[in-house]
Amino acid sequence: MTLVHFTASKIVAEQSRAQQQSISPAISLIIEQLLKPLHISQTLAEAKELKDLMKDKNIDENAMFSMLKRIENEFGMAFFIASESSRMQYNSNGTKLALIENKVDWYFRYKAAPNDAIADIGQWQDPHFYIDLKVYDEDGNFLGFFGISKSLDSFVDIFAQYKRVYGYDFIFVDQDNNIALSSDPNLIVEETTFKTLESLDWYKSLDIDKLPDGSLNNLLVKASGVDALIAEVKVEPFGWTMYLLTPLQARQTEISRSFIISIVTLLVIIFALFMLIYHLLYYFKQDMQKNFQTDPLTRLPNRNKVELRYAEMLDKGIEVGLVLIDIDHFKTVNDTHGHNAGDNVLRQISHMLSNQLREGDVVGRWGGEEFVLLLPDTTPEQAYDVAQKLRENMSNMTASTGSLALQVTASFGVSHTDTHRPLTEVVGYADDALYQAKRDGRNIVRMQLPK
Ligand SMILES: Nc1nc2c(ncn2[C@@H]2O[C@H](COP(=O)(O)OP(=O)(O)OP(=O)(O)O)[C@@H](O)[C@H]2O)c(=O)[nH]1
Repeated sequence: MTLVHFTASKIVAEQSRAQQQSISPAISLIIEQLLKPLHISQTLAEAKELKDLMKDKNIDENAMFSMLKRIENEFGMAFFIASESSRMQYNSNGTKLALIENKVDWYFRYKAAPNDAIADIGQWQDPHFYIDLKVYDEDGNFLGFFGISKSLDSFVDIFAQYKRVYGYDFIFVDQDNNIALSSDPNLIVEETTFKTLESLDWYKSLDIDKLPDGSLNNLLVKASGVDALIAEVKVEPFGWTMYLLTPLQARQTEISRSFIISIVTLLVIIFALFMLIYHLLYYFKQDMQKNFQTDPLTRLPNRNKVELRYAEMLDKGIEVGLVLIDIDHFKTVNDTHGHNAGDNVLRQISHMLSNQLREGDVVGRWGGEEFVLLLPDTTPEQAYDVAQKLRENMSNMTASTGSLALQVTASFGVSHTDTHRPLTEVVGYADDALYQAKRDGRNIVRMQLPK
């Protein structure tokens, strides 16, 4: 469940990110290429210097040109003034054009239009995007137009760059659905004829009447043979609309990639968790097993472990010498010096026994003050000798506890097996021998072999 939820949230987040990613650069493009020039020209159109020049009955053309040149240099855009008084258009590149009725259509059409700001495509030999702003004097008398012009070619270049980087197409249409600007050079105005939104195949394929609010936002269309998602953005100041067509494949690939990354990440996390739990359990089990098979006081193998080791030796088919060791009068040690002193003695004897034996021999705590030795590949005689040597060592050692140095001895019972006998049987013979050693006076080795 968590996995599904995590993956689904990731996809939704990724989809929103992709949507955002395609819209954000388009918004910056509108701001940078259309709204910024509009705001600059609107501010300049209110300048007193401009109004004074345009108000003059005898237009000072030199002053006009020098002002236009100056602002062109300052803002990096081409400006123009269309003067009502001289019926002449002055361009910042130093050219001028007579505004003659029936010849220069736009001037008279827009002068009669009710709105004060118009975005337009014109000059058919070399199409330009224009922002035309009406200029009035303080008394509201019409003085002409001021505005900017941008070559459509420059837009095509900028759109091509956006398309290269983000992979989508732009189409800007005016109120009449005439395509004013587009990233597709084939859709840009030719001669004086605009292409319209209605002439585009993908638009024709839509059932416009059935759209809830007439908006094309989030519709899927097939444009130039590719599935594309439409985003619709209104460019209010011009009454234009921008359509952004994002090829779906690129987004699908991006979403699929993110999906795969999520799944792989999850699998890695699950695998890592599994490994962690597995290792923890393994070490826990090892530790438990070790504790389970170790005598806590002496850290020697306990009876369970000794039984396992005995079974291993028998499986190898080897003869085994077995020695039971019982400390003599240990009760007296406890009774005289205390239980802790007794524990210390047990630990030191364990230590001595472990140090004396060969690698492969086993020394274990059989119980109480009793120890057991398993001596693999050892004849009865050899086992007897080992027991004698240990008995001597023990009687010579002093076990220290606190400030005391205690002398202890032990009795030894030796046995042996060269066949598959149960441990209890072999221990039984050794126990009998040990009992004999105790009876014979202690600090003695006795041996009893299976019949
Ligand atoms: N301190 C200590 N004493 C233990 C431990 N296990 C057993 N003992 C003691 O070892 C003593 C064994 O006493 P007995 O079985 O009477 O034998 P013994 O005194 O050694 O006499 P013999 O074996 O006959 O020489 C008892 O007092 C037990 O309490 C232990 O882990 N620590």
